Amino acid sequence: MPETPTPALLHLMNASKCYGSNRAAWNASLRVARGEILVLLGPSGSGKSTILKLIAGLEDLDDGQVWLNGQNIGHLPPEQRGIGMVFQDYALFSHMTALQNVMFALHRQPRPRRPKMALEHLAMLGMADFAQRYPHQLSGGQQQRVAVARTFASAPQLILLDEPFSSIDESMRAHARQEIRAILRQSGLGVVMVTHDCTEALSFADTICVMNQGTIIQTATPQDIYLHPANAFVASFIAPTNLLPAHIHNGHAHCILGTYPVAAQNRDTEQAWLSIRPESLSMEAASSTQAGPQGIVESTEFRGDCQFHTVRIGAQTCTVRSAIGPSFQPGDRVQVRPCSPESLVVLARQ
Ligand SMILES: Nc1ncnc2c1ncn2[C@@H]1O[C@H](COP(=O)(O)OP(=O)(O)OP(=O)(O)O)[C@@H](O)[C@H]1O
Repeated sequence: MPETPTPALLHLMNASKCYGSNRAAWNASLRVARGEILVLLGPSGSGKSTILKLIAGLEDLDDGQVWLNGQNIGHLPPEQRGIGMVFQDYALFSHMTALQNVMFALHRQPRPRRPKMALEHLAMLGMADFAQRYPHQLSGGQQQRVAVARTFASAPQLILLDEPFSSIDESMRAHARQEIRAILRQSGLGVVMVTHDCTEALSFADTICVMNQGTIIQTATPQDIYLHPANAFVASFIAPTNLLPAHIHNGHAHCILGTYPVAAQNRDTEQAWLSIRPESLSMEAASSTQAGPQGIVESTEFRGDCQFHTVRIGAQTCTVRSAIGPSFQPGDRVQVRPCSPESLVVLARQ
């Protein structure tokens, strides 16, 4: 029996796409509810844009299905799918004003109504005062808002965003992200966004799909991806982490930092990684009276709001993040320990 799609707004089922022998997307499934923002996150070449193109109809599926609002749309051309797309370069028509760009998306509306409707869409994005400007007379962030207004004007059920913040100055990016997120939220539409920027994904998404080599590795909330990564790739891709070889025995992990209790579901194994983030380690000057492994500070890095220390313990190194304060110097003897056992994540070692 074929799987019956549930009433998610978007349901991508077992989608695959190969270019020659290259599996750009492999057996990828995801769901997006109305009002949900899903972010596809992964390194360059992991298949994020391919997934977006398969949803939009800009590429044909080799295998799998795309359902939107309970309808199989896999065979429909892009313009009949009810999906709006905002590209990395915004793809505005350079010979048209902001207003004309938005009006272009209103071609199904009666001609006399189009200017007023277009202006309303621009106003929603705070761009009414810029209606008569051409794209080259607008900043990157302003062009992006016109592109989003134009996408809204096409009355889509789902919006796809391909690296929409990458052309915006770093100093403006966080602000632009917050604003566009609030507007997308208000719209109540489903959103799928592609990015390779982890901070962007963590702050923008309701749900993150982490991709690698054409495959979706983990789908979860930003908190879960960060705190409970599915494997060592996700753990280290989403944010810097220490991956320490460990073996698990009787509910305890044994590693270079010592022995710590771990959650009961972790079965005994000689072959595990212990993931622990730099901010979850604490460090103090070693004293001869303290038990436990000691290390030597190899290097320190000042980051303004914090500092990072690389510490060698036996044959391994780990990174410790600490608040600004008295700094350790290379060569100092220190003791490193996890701030709490909960901050240790046991991962399979393949
Ligand atoms: N039209 C194409 N022809 C051949 N190979 C392609 C084509 N489009 C993408 N690929 C290959 O498919 C794989 C996935 O590409 P895709 O653009 O989906 O990755 P991505 O995760 O979006 O990367 P980036 O973050 O760099 O944009 C890559 O190996 C890429 O080289």
